[in-house]
Amino acid sequence: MSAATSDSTPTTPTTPTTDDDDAPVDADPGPPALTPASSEEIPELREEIDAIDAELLRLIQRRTEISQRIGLTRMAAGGPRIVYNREMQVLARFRDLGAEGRELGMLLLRLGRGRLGGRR
Ligand SMILES: O=C(O)C(=O)C[C@]1(C(=O)O)C=C[C@@H](O)C=C1
Repeated sequence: MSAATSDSTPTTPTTPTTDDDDAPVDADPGPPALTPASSEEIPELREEIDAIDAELLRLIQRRTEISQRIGLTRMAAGGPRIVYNREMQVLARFRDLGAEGRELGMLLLRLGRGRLGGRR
């Protein structure tokens, strides 16, 4: 019996796909591999770190102010000091940074709670 006979049921051709490899097409390639800096680059890289730290400080101060204002508003209305599910959302953002990311998120939340938090 031959599949090439004229009365055989035609088979549906397999549509070629480009994404049937083992690796998913949208696989996260992860962080780029780090290469060491040359000693000549270090002063410039440190300048960049200094600028980043200054910006982080400004943003953290702004975040703290906003968070404390929200807390004051909530507590003035007789609400809770802490909104647990909101804090879980905040901490989830830092998950990519691992255990230290969680600590960083916790520190931001503690700053925001300020004296309202009572555990400082
Ligand atoms: O989003 C709020 O409701 C806040 O009070 C801000 C904030 C925060 O710093 O992100 C602070 C305390 C709450 O427990 C939850 C979140």
